[in-house]
Amino acid sequence: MRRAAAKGTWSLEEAVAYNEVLSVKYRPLRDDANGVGGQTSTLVVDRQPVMSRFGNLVFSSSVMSATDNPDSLVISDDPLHPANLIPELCRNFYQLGWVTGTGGGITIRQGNLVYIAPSGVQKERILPEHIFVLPYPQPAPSPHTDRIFLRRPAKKLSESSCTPLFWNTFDMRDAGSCIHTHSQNAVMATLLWTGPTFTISHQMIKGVRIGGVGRALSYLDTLEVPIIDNTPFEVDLKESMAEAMAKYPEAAGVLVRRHGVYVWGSDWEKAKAQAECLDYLFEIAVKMKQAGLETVLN
Ligand SMILES: CSCCC(=O)C(=O)COP(=O)(O)O
Ligand SMILES: [Zn+2]
Repeated sequence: MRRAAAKGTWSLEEAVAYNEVLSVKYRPLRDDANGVGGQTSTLVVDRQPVMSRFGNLVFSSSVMSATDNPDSLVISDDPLHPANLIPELCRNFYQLGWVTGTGGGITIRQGNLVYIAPSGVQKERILPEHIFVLPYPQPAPSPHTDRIFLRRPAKKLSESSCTPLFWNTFDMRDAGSCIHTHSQNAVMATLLWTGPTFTISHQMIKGVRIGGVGRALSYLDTLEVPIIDNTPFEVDLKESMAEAMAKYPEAAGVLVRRHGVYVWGSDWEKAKAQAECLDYLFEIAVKMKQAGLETVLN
């Protein structure tokens, strides 16, 4: 099967072969005002149901009409539209010190659409037009697989390198949102908890949900967050993160040693609330440990 040269760009033939798509149109994105772009492209699904061998991938008519103009997937007056929310939330996270230096961010999945920010950009300056939109489900993105996009920015940008890790939370927890931070509280917790998990009890853990998407924990529960080892490249964390999620099904997040944390929820509000609760707990636990206090009571 022939692969198109650009990453994530599919020839019509291979898109049909790979997805067993009934009918597709293959359309280059229009150039942006600066003449950048045009080298990327969007797979446009025709107005027919699309069967995927990875499950029943059936696009609604609204999605299909949106793909007539892919930019309409990210342009909305609604402040709660994911393409507006992601830039706003990234600005807030930047103020918290969670996404400084271009790393970290948030993804939002609504139904069969996944919204993802670009990689390696100043996250506090993202605009809606910079947002990528991918169909869900699709084969879990990894460093070794191409991705299918419904909409790519005209500007030459790459989707977040956290995409394969975000996908873990969609596939394994049915998450509607995942947040990745480089919070110093999370990093300090991974340095002071040298074993496979971070633990704390009898604290304000009621905002944290079992598995990130289940019932809320109680004051008497012990919160346990697995810690995986860092790798030089974000994408290479995909397998160890998935293993930790399988081993600790009740965990609402995964810490990455000397790096940060991934936290998810059934929607962006719950993911954000849990990221805030966990960050609070990492911070106070670090202070307790430094003061010689136990963080888990029997
Ligand atoms: C300076 S960040 C290094 C890579 C990283 O940890 C990260 O979170 C990258 O995220 P991005 O969305 O910018 O690919
Ligand atoms: Zn990171």
